[in-house]
Amino acid sequence: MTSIEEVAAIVPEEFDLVVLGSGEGSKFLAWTLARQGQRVAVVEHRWIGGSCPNIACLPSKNLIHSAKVASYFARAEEFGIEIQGYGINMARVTDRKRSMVNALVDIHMRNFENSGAELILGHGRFVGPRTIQVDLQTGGKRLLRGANVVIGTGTHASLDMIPGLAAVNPLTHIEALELEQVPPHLLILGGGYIGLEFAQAMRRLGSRVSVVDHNRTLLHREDPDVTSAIETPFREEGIDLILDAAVQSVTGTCGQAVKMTYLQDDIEHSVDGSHILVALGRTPNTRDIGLDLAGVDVNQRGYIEVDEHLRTSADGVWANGDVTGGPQFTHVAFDDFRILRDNLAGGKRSTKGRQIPFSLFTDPELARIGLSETEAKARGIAYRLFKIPMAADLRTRTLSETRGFMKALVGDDDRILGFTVFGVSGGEIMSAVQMAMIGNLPYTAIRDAVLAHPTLVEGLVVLFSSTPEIKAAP
Ligand SMILES: Cc1cc2nc3c(=O)[nH]c(=O)nc-3n(C[C@H](O)[C@H](O)[C@H](O)COP(=O)(O)OP(=O)(O)OC[C@H]3O[C@@H](n4cnc5c(N)ncnc54)[C@H](O)[C@@H]3O)c2cc1C
Ligand SMILES: NC(=O)c1ccc[n+]([C@@H]2O[C@H](COP(=O)([O-])OP(=O)(O)OC[C@H]3O[C@@H](n4cnc5c(N)ncnc54)[C@H](O)[C@@H]3O)[C@@H](O)[C@H]2O)c1
Repeated sequence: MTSIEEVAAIVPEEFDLVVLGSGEGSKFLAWTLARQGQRVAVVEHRWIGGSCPNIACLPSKNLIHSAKVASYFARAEEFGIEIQGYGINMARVTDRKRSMVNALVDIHMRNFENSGAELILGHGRFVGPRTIQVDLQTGGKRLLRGANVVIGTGTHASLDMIPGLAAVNPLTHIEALELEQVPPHLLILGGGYIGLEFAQAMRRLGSRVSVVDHNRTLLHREDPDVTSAIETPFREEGIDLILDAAVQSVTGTCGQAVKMTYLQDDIEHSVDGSHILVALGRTPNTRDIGLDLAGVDVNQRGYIEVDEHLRTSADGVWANGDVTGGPQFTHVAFDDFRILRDNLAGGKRSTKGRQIPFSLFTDPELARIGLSETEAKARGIAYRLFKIPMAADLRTRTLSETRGFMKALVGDDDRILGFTVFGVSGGEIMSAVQMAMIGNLPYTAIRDAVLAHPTLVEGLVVLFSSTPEIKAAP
């Protein structure tokens, strides 16, 4: 490793913008400013374009879709299709994912070339204010100084302090997306976003799956009707849900045999599996990147402290995406890009008040924009509750996908305060409501619209034509 004295002797290369990490917000910022003629460098040590296209959103949804196709094969008879059995070729499933990822990386490489932003492959860390040293993948070092520097180093899977967990060498989402064989029995530690999406996909591809979570319900922050509804398809598909479990230890070797011991109501139990996947939340990539040398403060959890304009504590240093400790979604990181683009040009764009939707890609999907009932009650907000089963949306019957419900909270002024859907293509339906909310439309505009029949979004007419329940402020 180069000493601080040796680094100080190298004259830094000057850039208008240096970006650490090539994730969602970072890459769009780099391409945009480089196209405007600025001198821009992006330092990336592993995933060109960040987690989303390589190891997170897009590859996981690719896997989930293969699993959906498998679920149709399992249901072939129901649709009147006669098949002579079917098999899963996990290596081919993973190959399809790899082809998609490779094509996405090629697109990223072209964007770097065409925009003029320089992509520097290597590990970067601060060695002084606005100054980053890169240990190049090809060997050697470069020293870069930016008039502005943006940090977007993202997060990695948390291992937690569970005795024995690290020693069994568990899968994270990265390895789980590279499997070439279906795990005979996959234990999943954590029943949040990653745990649930993988649980259902791997079950449909043929694994026995057990999900272990320390909360009493899955997705415990959601409304009770949501948390209880989401368990049903999991249990129906034969996934073991081990909830309210205090994990004590993990032993064995992932890929061969693992055993997890846990307490439920103070009684010790254990579950055996062949593999274990950790999905316990995320840890920020802020250790050992010299943030102290750059004057960048982190909070107790290690996330970079930023103000509403995405400024860090150091002059000329900004941060974006997961590493800032905000909601960890690609669409949030993309909005961070827009904020940074405008603020680096002298603007005052803020993260405050932005409405963040989510869509969980289980089947059925769970999606929400705006207030849940739990949040409305906690904030003392009165609302009218419109709620229908998905079966009332006639398109679901043509698809034989009638599970779930949708509900909307509407305020005194007829504006939509929140919308939750647990149903087929829920994310797409939620986005339609989100657009109405962005346009500040009253719910009656959707109720009275002529929407094409039979589309899933047409179900919103049914929803808003139903009789609401009045929920007074507590
Ligand atoms: C399995 C999974 C599925 C997900 N699915 C969804 C989804 O469906 N929808 C959604 O909105 N979100 C999803 N997310 C969350 C989403 O992936 C993140 O919110 C998003 O990728 C964050 O972008 P980022 O730029 O902050 O970080 P990242 O995309 O992680 O980018 C950080 C980059 O910095 C690089 N880096 C880190 N340290 C250094 C260093 N010192 N030197 C050089 N390079 C460095 C990393 O290699 C990485 O490429 C998912 C996450 C996971 C794990
Ligand atoms: N569709 C999407 O948008 C999508 C998909 C995947 C991931 N993501 C993003 O990635 C983030 C990380 O996902 P994740 O699933 O790792 O985290 P998460 O926070 O969604 O879920 C973690 C789960 O682990 C449980 N848990 C934590 N510690 C535990 C312990 N010691 N024992 C038992 N259970 C424990 C929690 O109760 C929680 O249910 C998400 O918060 C989300 O922002 C988004």
